[in-house]
Amino acid sequence: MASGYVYHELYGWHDTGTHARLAPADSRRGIQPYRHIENDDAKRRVHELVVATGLIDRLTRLTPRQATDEEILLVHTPGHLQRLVDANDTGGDGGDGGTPFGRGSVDIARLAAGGVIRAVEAVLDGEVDNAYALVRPPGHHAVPDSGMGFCLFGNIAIAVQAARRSRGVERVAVVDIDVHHGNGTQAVFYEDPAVLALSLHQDRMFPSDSGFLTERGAGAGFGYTLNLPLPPGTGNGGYLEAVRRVVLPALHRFRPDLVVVAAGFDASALDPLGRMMVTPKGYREIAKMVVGAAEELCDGRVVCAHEGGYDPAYVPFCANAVIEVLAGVEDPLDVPFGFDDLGQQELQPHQDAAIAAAEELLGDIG
Ligand SMILES: O=C(CCC1CCCC1)NO
Ligand SMILES: [Zn+2]
Repeated sequence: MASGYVYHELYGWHDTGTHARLAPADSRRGIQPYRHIENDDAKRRVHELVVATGLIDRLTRLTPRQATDEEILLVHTPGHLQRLVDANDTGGDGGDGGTPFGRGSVDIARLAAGGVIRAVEAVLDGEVDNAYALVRPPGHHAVPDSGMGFCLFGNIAIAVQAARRSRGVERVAVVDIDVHHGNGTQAVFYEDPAVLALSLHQDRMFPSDSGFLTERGAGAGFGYTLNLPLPPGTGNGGYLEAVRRVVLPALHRFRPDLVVVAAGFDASALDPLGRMMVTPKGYREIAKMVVGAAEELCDGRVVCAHEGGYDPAYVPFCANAVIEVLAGVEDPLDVPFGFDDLGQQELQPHQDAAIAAAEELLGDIG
């Protein structure tokens, strides 16, 4: 099993400064400046754990490149790209007032999108069987004409469109397990039956006005967007049931040539921006199920692109668990604090109902 791994030190240099949205510093109102929650800590520490445990030696290092203007314009409007390029020397905001970036961050955002492109192309070319792209800034909220939710470019959407053009890949399934709705990916492929956009997320967390069951795609793409909003407090039991009863059947019906996972870890039990309870063991089981389906359907071609996840102590163990599954590690790292015994980790009736509602929608995937 050859597993690709994308990481670059520059991902840690994307400067998000102090928080522009959750805690706008204002000494007159007693609001101290606080570091932007989407900072390098959690993601850099994922890499450091992968290196320190020796897992890195079982991975094939893939060097990212910057996404070109042409590749970015497969998803984004010229106006969005130009606005970011113009602000690259000064720093600015991605477009929603809550996505600050520093000098040179647009180059790093190109490297993030390019890192996912590199991972996808390596998998499609058979250079590796699967891959993990530990990129930053994240991408799944970025829409064609704007950055959003800490995302500057739609990393996964750009990589999918670039691969369809360069490698002729036909059917791609995107499975978004970030706790927030993958609205950007959904927007890009909403009318496209060749891309199945699945998103499991906390109901009305962010964006609070998207990610509903009723958002199912449009035109030829109807049925190929499938949202599963889950109630706050959903833990391993609810997530594993959602994957088993919705994600896996959807993949088997869709029969993708490639599976891309929007690997956000803010559904974890310790995340400051989510209210879920998934643990490293839960993420390991999710990864096993998705990788298992990919092995049955598309020779195991899976690419994980890192998205959100903010607790710097816990995210490394969550992401490491997924990377271990990709690499076929038989003796996984024993996590010192798992929270697997939290009350109501098992499936709850109201979570079961949410899953059942999404199950009803599988019939339109054909
Ligand atoms: O992790 C994220 C970022 C969510 C935040 C964006 C603004 C408030 C919540 N998206 O997946
Ligand atoms: Zn998120």
